[in-house]
Amino acid sequence: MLTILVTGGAGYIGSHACKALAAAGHLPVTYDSLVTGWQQAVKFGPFEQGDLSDAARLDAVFARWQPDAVMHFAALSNVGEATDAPGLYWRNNVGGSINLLDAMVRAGCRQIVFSSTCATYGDRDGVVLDEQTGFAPLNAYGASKMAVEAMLADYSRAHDIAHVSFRYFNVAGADADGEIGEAHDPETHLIPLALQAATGRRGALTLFGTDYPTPDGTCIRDYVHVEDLVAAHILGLDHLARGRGETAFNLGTGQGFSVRDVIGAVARVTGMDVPVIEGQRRAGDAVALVSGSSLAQEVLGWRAERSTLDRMIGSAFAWHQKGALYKE
Ligand SMILES: NC(=O)c1ccc[n+]([C@@H]2O[C@H](COP(=O)([O-])OP(=O)(O)OC[C@H]3O[C@@H](n4cnc5c(N)ncnc54)[C@H](O)[C@@H]3O)[C@@H](O)[C@H]2O)c1
Ligand SMILES: O=c1ccn([C@@H]2O[C@H](COP(=O)(O)OP(=O)(O)O[C@H]3O[C@H](CO)[C@@H](O)[C@H](O)[C@H]3O)[C@@H](O)[C@H]2O)c(=O)[nH]1
Repeated sequence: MLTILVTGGAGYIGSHACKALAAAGHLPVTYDSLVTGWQQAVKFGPFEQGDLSDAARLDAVFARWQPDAVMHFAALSNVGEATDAPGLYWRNNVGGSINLLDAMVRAGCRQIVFSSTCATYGDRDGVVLDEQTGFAPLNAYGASKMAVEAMLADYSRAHDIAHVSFRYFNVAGADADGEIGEAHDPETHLIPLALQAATGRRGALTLFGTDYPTPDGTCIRDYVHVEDLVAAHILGLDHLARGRGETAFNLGTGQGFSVRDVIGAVARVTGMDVPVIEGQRRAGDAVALVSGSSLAQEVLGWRAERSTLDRMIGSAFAWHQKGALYKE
């Protein structure tokens, strides 16, 4: 059994990672400030409330639990907010990661799995997005993740920190048992917003741009089920334990769906209409982001087994129908 410090374990993806870690026989210790997370989502291991900015608190938590490795999900990740307030993103995501890595060095913890993003690639008009694609982030959120990837390489050379960065495409869906799910407040992601519009929890969904150079005029994304995503993280721990090798992997299916495709699938899966309004483009959106890599499959043996649109939307819908957004 390994003890894994899970930063951001009270958030959407981190809570699913904690469940998967516990199921694999490990002890997930959540370190989270609750800035966007939920204490009710911490169900699968101990909770240590704290902020990445608090070096003394980090030292105390490393001393108490002596983790074998860190899974680092804690970050701010709202692209619109990052565009308006870049300092917040550099301070929290980059400054927080410096503190975390320094605490790891002090504690002698030498393995980390990091949540990166395809937003590091920027807008690449037809270029196949694989791990060799250069970084060209469109916003401070993507730039902050790019910076942490560079930081990991430097800490690895200087302090022998083994690291893996997973560049997620669009994460969707919820725990098959309905115990945990996506609960961002405010919500900005397409699938939960479309579900809220279909069920009358909010008004019509605005389509952010219908004049993109794509077959139906809306942006294209590659959606990956959160349970598949966290399964890759468990494989990432094994990869680190085996030694070095590749340090960055895309996590996507390689299949792109337009915003209109997703809305059609939400209507089909729920049997409900999704009211929509055609609106303006959203600043910072790339036209198309689809993974062009099978490296995670080749090296880690990862397969995106659950990542059909119907399964992602179906599990997210079940979670929404429970009204289970961690509200009191
Ligand atoms: N959701 C996606 O589609 C997606 C795609 C690509 C990458 N990611 C990355 O995955 C990770 C998790 O995303 P999520 O969707 O679960 O977000 P989330 O907001 O649900 O979870 C993030 C968690 O980190 C915590 N946190 C943030 N800053 C902190 C700090 N300074 N100290 C301590 N805790 C802090 C929050 O309270 C929250 O619980 C993030 O790093 C995000 O950038 C997400
Ligand atoms: O009300 C809405 C919300 C979204 N969209 C569109 O739907 C697509 C998907 O948007 P969203 O669900 O917000 O995801 P992304 O902006 O693609 O960003 C997500 O996926 C990135 C990786 O692609 C991560 O890095 C980010 O953290 C995560 O927010 C985009 O074309 C949006 O313009 C709409 O048309 N209307």
